[in-house]
Amino acid sequence: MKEQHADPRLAGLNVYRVGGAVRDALLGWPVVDNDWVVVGATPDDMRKRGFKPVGRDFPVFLHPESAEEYALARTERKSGHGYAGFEVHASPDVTLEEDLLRRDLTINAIAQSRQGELTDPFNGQGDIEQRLLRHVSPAFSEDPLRVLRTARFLARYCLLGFTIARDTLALMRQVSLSGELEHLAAERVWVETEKALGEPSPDIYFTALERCAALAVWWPELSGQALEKGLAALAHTPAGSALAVAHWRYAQLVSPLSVNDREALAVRLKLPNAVAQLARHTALTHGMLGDRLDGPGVLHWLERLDAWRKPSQVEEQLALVALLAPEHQAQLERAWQAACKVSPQSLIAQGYQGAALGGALREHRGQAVSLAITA
Ligand SMILES: Nc1ccn([C@@H]2O[C@H](COP(=O)(O)OP(=O)(O)OP(=O)(O)O)[C@@H](O)[C@H]2O)c(=O)n1
Repeated sequence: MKEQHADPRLAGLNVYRVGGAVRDALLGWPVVDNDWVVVGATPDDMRKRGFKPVGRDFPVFLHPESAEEYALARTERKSGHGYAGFEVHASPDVTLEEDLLRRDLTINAIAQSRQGELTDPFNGQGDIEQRLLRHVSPAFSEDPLRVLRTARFLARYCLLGFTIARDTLALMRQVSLSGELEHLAAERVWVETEKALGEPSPDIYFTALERCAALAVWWPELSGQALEKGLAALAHTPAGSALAVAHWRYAQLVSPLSVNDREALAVRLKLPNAVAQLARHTALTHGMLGDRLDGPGVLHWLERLDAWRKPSQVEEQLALVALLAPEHQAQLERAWQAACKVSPQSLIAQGYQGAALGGALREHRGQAVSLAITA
């Protein structure tokens, strides 16, 4: 990590790089963004230096040029349930060590001065060497999201040999059984899960949550055989951006569930529409491929995909077919092309209109699909 160029805004300011950037640099993992903690300053000092305040709940500022986050050192104490239930104390007398003490995992509680010197009061470096995700203090349980974060970090780093420390897993279990996880906002649970689904070992997120009894709180539908099949399905996802892959993985994960269970999950997690829709379509594709391929089945699949109004939804599922059943890919592509050639205009020219036109379109498309499937 290089020292920043002499930046007049930082002159005389006691600043440390913290959290994920320090951890990932020590691990040799790509560093995405830097977070900084500022010790001994007031919000007014920061504003005078041109930093932009962004935190509603905490004193956090953005550097006007790099847009990196600079947070004033703070302590936190739980005072109620959920996200808002925190008493935050930020003042120039909060030390770096006190700020590190409020953090979740020892590997996330290492600070680095701009000269490169590390402050590591909880031996995060030792835990990096030992490949351990270990909580800093009992305050871990004050934010139940940390149960999900820890499972997510395991999904990211387990290929490097990381495990969750025994005491930390016990603490995660205690948080799950206490009922505190239920106070999390669905949106935060989804954001964490979406990130986990983009990690190298997304299945490990869910198995870690199962081991600490958290899965039953937010994902009760994922249990027994459904979970086993869903986790196995995670491995087969079309390529795309990290976000697209995460969404495909979600769709695959819930593909073995019943319609009711899949929809119950979508409602509980307040899933974005596009993700819930992809999950529905993916389940339809599994259903279609599970049966013997025939004209009526394929026509039904196309209709349920709203193929004529939203052809991209068919293209999307054809990418999945290419992975799940490459032997049927060409056949289904042909059926789809053939159905697209049936034009309402030619039927109108033949005198069809209204409901009769709808019926004739369906019949002609059915014939075209059947022909292509049996060809
Ligand atoms: N619930 C939380 C969220 C964050 N942190 C602390 O805030 C830092 C920054 O959090 P964030 O940016 O959310 O995550 P990163 O650790 O940087 O990880 P990622 O690579 O996923 O961004 C963490 O390292 C950790 O020290 C915490 O203790 N508890």
